[in-house]
Amino acid sequence: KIALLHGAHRVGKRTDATMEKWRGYGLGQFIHWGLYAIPGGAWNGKQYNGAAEWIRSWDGIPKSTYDSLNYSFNPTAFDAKAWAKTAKQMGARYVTFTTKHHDGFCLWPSKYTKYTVKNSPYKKDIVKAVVDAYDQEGIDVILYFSVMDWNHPDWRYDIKTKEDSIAFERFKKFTRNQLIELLTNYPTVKGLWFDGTWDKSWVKQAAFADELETEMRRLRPGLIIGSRFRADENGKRHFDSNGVLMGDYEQGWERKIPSKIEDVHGNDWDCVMTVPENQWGYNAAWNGHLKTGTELIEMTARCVSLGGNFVLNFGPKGDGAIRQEEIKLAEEIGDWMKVNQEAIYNCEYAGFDKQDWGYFTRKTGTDKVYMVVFNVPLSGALRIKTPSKTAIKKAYMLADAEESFVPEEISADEYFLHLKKSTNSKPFVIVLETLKATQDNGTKYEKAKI
Ligand SMILES: COc1ccc([C@@H]2N[C@@H](C)[C@@H](O)[C@H]2O)cc1
Repeated sequence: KIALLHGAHRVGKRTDATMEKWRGYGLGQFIHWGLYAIPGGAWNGKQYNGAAEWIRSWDGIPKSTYDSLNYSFNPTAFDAKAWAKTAKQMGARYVTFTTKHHDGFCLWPSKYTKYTVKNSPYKKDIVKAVVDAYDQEGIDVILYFSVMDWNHPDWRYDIKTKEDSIAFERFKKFTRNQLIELLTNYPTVKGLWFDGTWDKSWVKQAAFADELETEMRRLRPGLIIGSRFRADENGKRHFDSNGVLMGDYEQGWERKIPSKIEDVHGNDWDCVMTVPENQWGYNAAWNGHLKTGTELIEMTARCVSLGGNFVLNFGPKGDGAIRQEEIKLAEEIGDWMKVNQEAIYNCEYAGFDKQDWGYFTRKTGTDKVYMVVFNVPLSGALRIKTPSKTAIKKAYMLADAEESFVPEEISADEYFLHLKKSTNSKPFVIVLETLKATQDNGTKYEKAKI
């Protein structure tokens, strides 16, 4: 083990109630909204294909013209209550909202910079409107914050000169001020989702970031902070020099999902996902593959089956309205969740071998296991391999408990559930009530008599 002052301060998962609630969310919403939604991926009539929230950094975009977009920010269709209703009916249990993205424009009236919504035609505090609206819907709020700030004169990509270091000291103070301000203005938020923390300038701030994280946790006991906030004194990010996760959950799963339980190293994690291949902020011309509702439902089940949460991104338009494609996806996912949410909420890795037909989830703290089925085999037989000393007491459709199954034992701890010639066009869930052998008195494990 390497002696570290600013590595991980805890090994393994948090066990407090706030984190246990986070662990059980299952499905979340990400919202990327800011000045970049005004151009929506286009500039002077030319549509670009990069991620639209990065448009300021693209060649040919006059940065000062982009920066003055705050004078035309007036989202007349913005309605945080409508956003929160959409999220509620989709079944999202938390939302991660961009307070400030890399362009530095603050959607709250920060006292520490002029570059905020206060100095726009809109004027009002958007972060407050979002926090209040989602609180009212019972959806927990996590605030996204980009440390990298292209607008701030003291931001540096690296610290090379004395001048850099003097400027960056000012920037560190500014960053701390804004984070304390956010936690003070919006005391109900449950966590912070950091981004823009890969540049050398910030990676060199192990002690400062560690102390700031400690200060934020002291200000807001229970605050949830992911692994992307800080680096250890050797510049290691996410996992410290001893390979231990820093922060409360792994934030590395951006537009990708673990494929097996070993990939998550026993940590909490969430996957944040875009509908197109790579667009977070509004891009008017979505192109390439747009994920369908069924694909997104499968990603949700896959994340929960591996002990994580799935967070789907929405990129509202410059006027504040959510685009129709996203509304439709939210409705499709919501319709499925209304019937099947029991297999997603407060569920975790079930410990069953993965099968081709779909995913196992387990209701946390119980012996109730769910089979979330996406691929019905031509044989109509769903294979189950139970963990050792586990028997199946009952098996039935979640949507209709009358429709039950008698598992056919095909070998030791291996069964088939035979589906009726079903015309399922949507993913469905089968409930397995299981039984762990309570004691093995040295003889061969007696299959639980059912
Ligand atoms: C260097 O590559 C990236 C890719 C995406 C990001 C940002 N993280 C996502 C959550 C979005 O905010 C995207 O702009 C930052 C750097």
